[in-house]
Amino acid sequence: MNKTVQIKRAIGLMSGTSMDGIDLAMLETDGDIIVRRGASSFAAYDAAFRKRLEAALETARSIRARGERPGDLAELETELTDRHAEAVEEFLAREGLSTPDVDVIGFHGQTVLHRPLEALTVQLGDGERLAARLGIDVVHDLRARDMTLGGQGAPLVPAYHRALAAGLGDEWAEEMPVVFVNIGGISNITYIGCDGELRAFDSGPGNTLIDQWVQRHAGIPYDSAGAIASEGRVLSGLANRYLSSPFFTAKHRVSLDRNDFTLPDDSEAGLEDGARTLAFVTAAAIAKAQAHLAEKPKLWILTGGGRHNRMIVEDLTVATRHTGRVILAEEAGLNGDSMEAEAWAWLAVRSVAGLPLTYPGTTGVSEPATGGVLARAQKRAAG
Ligand SMILES: Nc1ncnc2c1ncn2[C@@H]1O[C@H](COP(=O)(O)OP(=O)(O)OP(=O)(O)O)[C@@H](O)[C@H]1O
Ligand SMILES: CC(=O)N[C@H]1[C@@H]2OC[C@@H](O2)[C@@H](O)[C@@H]1O[C@H](C)C(=O)O
Repeated sequence: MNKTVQIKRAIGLMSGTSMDGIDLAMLETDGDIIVRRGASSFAAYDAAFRKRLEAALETARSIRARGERPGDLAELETELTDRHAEAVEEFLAREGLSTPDVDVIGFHGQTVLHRPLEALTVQLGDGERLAARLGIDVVHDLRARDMTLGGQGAPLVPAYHRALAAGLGDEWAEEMPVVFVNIGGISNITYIGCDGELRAFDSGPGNTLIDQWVQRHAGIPYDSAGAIASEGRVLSGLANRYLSSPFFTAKHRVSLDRNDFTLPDDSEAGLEDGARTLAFVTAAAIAKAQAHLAEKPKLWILTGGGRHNRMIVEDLTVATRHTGRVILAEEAGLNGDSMEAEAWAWLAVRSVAGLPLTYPGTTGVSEPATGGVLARAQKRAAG
């Protein structure tokens, strides 16, 4: 008997470690095949809200159990949730859609603490509140179950990368093995081998150090296109200090907290040299990931905001030039800005279907594991 394939329309909401805003994307999927990638949007956080999120990282340090909300974290969680609700409402209005057009929302929330060694990960975001306000089912807390089964709780997007790679078409088959590199606040990579092997891990800092550096020294949120970095030079002593961190020398990779790498001292570099060196470190850290892969990738597909920093792209291109080529997601017909939000939509549909989100090769979980918590919407108005 044929199993009926149920195609769902989902919205994914991602507020990542850069804390720059909410990425939103729509997706139609049966939880396996990506039937259609839909519209996407971005709702930026204002500087004051971003500051509050940054302060929340400090407040969250005292958390010992996932449900604790010390200081103003409960209030912040409510506001963050309401901002997500507004982002969805604006998106639906813009697209001429209404709540019954959406089956489920995948809600990441904001990571404020991530300690894999203690199996502790905390995302601010109230799934019940979001579901009640929007009248749409919401899947949230997608990382926690993985950790109870021995996983790192991150990264979660890799299974979606594999689904994207499967849909790329035959002309890409010759370019396997392929690696997706997400350069967000933190960078993570997904390796898909010729035999379909899936291997993924956080590769190191992404933009978060560069962002903090240019914020501190120039009062701007990020180094647009890497323009400031392009005026500087790589300080090799400083770069080597980052690249000899125990994170890189350890046998097994662990998933990163935003605060695991910290800024250089002000005395160590000027604005341009600091931005240049940190961009180099981001690219070199990604290239270093190859030591943990079965084969050298032939194709590197860059996603996430860091692909707009041309110094990072140039440095990675140079570091991998003998064995592979580096392209932006768009060159493969993909969307590098909305990919994580798309992934959260896809993962939500999988969660509802009880399908695995994580694998031994992605988070180190003991066996393929589903996850997520379903917050049901109030029953929609009858009739
Ligand atoms: N035009 C640009 N030039 C240079 N850098 C940019 C540009 N646009 C965005 N970025 C960088 O990308 C970052 C946002 O990237 P992205 O949205 O992929 O991160 P995130 O999803 O918050 O992080 P993560 O993937 O770690 O959760 C910004 O903070 C900035 O550093
Ligand atoms: C704990 C947490 O929120 N980790 C994020 C972070 O940002 C990038 C990297 O570190 C990745 O491990 C993860 O996000 C992506 C979306 C993931 O889970 O695939």
